[in-house]
Amino acid sequence: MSAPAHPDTSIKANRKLLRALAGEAVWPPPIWLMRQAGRYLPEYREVRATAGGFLNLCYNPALATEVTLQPIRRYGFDAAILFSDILVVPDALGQQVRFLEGEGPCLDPITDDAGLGQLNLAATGEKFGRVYETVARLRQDLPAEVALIGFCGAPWTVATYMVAGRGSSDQAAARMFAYRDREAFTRLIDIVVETSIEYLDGQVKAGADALQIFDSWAGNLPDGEFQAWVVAPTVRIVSELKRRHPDVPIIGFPRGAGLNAEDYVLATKVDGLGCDTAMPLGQMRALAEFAGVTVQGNLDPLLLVSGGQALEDRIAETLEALRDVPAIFNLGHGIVPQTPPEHVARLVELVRGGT
Ligand SMILES: Cc1c2[nH]c(c1CCC(=O)O)Cc1[nH]c(c(CCC(=O)O)c1C)Cc1[nH]c(c(CCC(=O)O)c1C)Cc1[nH]c(c(C)c1CCC(=O)O)C2
Repeated sequence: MSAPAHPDTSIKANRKLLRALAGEAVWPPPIWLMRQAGRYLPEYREVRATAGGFLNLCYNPALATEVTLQPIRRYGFDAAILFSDILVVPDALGQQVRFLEGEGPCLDPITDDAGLGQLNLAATGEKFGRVYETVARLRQDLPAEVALIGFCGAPWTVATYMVAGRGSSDQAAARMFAYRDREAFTRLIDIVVETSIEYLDGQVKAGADALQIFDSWAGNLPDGEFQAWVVAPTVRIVSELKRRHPDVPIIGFPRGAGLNAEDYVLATKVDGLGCDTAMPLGQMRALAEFAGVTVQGNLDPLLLVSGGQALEDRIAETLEALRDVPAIFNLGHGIVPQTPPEHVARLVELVRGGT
């Protein structure tokens, strides 16, 4: 007698985001939004005002858990993303990060070997430990069907902040460093690669069931530099995480990669590709069909601010383009503070309607 067929009753099988990342064309597609916890929500601003600084919020497990859950309660997204920041990595390494009101992040720039000497992987435990505690609390508090995404910045993007010292689009400083002193810049990237591997490993052990690597400044690099600083370090992170945790899917977000996006997918073997606003929908579909990657994106965050018929039309057009391929509905970049919360509610309603 043959064994009865077992329906897949594992808890994870109910998480639509994980099914999509495993290659299933889930319909309607799962939805979450980059920066879904943030200043556009009044309940976030309230908690943020009591936290005493943005990084204090990131390092406070009770408050970070609360703000991660806020958009889940309000909209019922298919995934929660850990509330933290990509600059926790340099901060934990000892390059102190400050967030100045209205100005964004500020770091003492690392421009040479001496600056590199101050970074200390052994010192990251205390700060990373607080993030892991947030992850563990979240997995306890989240509804079973909601996936929990852990994340880090990609080495190139994190390095651009470490070298420029600020959060503008100034990746020129890192590019110059890389051209002038390739050896020292390689050491910087190596440090961030090693640290990111341990950091993501810790998040998975604490309960994250998918990971995203944010490479916000991957655009504008000449192809050799894209290969050296975006692709190669990401390959190292993805392959080591896959060795340690073969079942945890990884989404790469090489913003602005343009014509390099396909190479990025094939070389890094990410399960999901975060697509920016400039990626044509036809190209997203082609990547899902022919490169075997789950595509995620790519609604313009400013369209979510303006709303109205243009928003509704674009949502319909996006759904049409993603029908029958493995996809995750998201924005092409983070939600902006001016976004009316009711526009997000409408977006979720339309996507869940699947038309
Ligand atoms: C480049 C980058 C950073 N941080 C991040 C990136 C990559 C994605 C991207 O390109 O947007 C990633 C990030 N930052 C934040 C998250 C939390 C999870 C989420 O809801 O997506 C994530 C995943 C919270 C945050 N990180 C930050 C805020 C706003 C800070 C506040 O509340 O005052 C939030 C909610 C601050 C931050 N952090 C960073 C900048 C440039 C800024 C200032 C810009 C701004 O003020 O919006 C660095």
